[in-house]
Amino acid sequence: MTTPTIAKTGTAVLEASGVTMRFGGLTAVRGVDLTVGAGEIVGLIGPNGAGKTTFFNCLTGLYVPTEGTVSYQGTRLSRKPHLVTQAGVARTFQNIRLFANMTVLENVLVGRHTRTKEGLWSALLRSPGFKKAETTSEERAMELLEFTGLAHKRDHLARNLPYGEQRKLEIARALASEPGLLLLDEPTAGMNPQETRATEELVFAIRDKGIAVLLIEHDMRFVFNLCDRVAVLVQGEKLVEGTSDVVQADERVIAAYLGEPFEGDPGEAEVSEVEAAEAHAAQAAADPDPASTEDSDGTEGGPQ
Ligand SMILES: Nc1ncnc2c1ncn2[C@@H]1O[C@H](COP(=O)(O)OP(=O)(O)OP(=O)(O)O)[C@@H](O)[C@H]1O
Repeated sequence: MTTPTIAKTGTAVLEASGVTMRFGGLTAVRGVDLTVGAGEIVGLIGPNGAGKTTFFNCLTGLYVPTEGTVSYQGTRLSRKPHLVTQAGVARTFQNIRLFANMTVLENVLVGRHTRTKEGLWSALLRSPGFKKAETTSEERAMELLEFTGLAHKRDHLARNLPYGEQRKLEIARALASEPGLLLLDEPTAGMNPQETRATEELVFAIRDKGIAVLLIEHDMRFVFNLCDRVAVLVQGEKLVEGTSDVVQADERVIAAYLGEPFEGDPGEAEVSEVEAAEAHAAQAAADPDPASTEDSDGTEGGPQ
């Protein structure tokens, strides 16, 4: 197995060690070690059912791993999701989880709640402290909407946004908790090629703000363009980890996942992007309520 490296500063933000998750007789994740360094964008790829989302759930307290430890900035993470968020780890979901009947701004304000100290009584009495906190939160939320290009939609209901903007809003809401590490679960699923490119820029901009990023993605062009390091999960185990160049050339990855060597050739890119856009359009048409708050964790297609 390739030795993990921390590309940017050498400081570990996230350290997962020996993470195993069993569901009855099924071992979905087996002994996975993964480190994300400060300033890094790390990709997690692998076939459908490889255990990627289960691993994310183990990192964020949705699942308690059967074995293993997860630390953020040197401290063991809680097993309660809201405490994980409070510690500085935010995430988005494979199947968008917005408050469909709330406005864009309100969705981001909800994401601020782990950073506001004012309690229920303060809110009910509308104390000076509460009003100040409310103004600060709204200013911060608007900054994030500017950052993600959604400021002009602040008063729209989340459910009325196009699919790509719903994904951006999920990112804005995650950023509202002021994380040091952002986990993105298939951030480009359902996006057209232009939206995918814009998301790539957005992820770079997030990293430039000093937030480390760990992402699950099936779009190989996106992953290999963006990531400093990529880990490949197959049947719950980490098969390979390394730079994009190392991973895309690895025979085991080609055999187990890519099927054929990844081609960065722009001519082929046009074809695959058109195909991807058609597939995404079909997927969006099949989903009448993309702002659903349920997490069915349906699966995406193979690598694009
Ligand atoms: N709550 C659960 N109970 C039982 N089995 C589960 C549960 N969650 C996931 N699994 C199983 O664990 C395995 C890994 O699933 P997971 O969703 O983590 O894969 P994935 O790599 O994220 O797949 P995809 O790319 O399709 O999203 C699958 O066999 C799945 O059916």
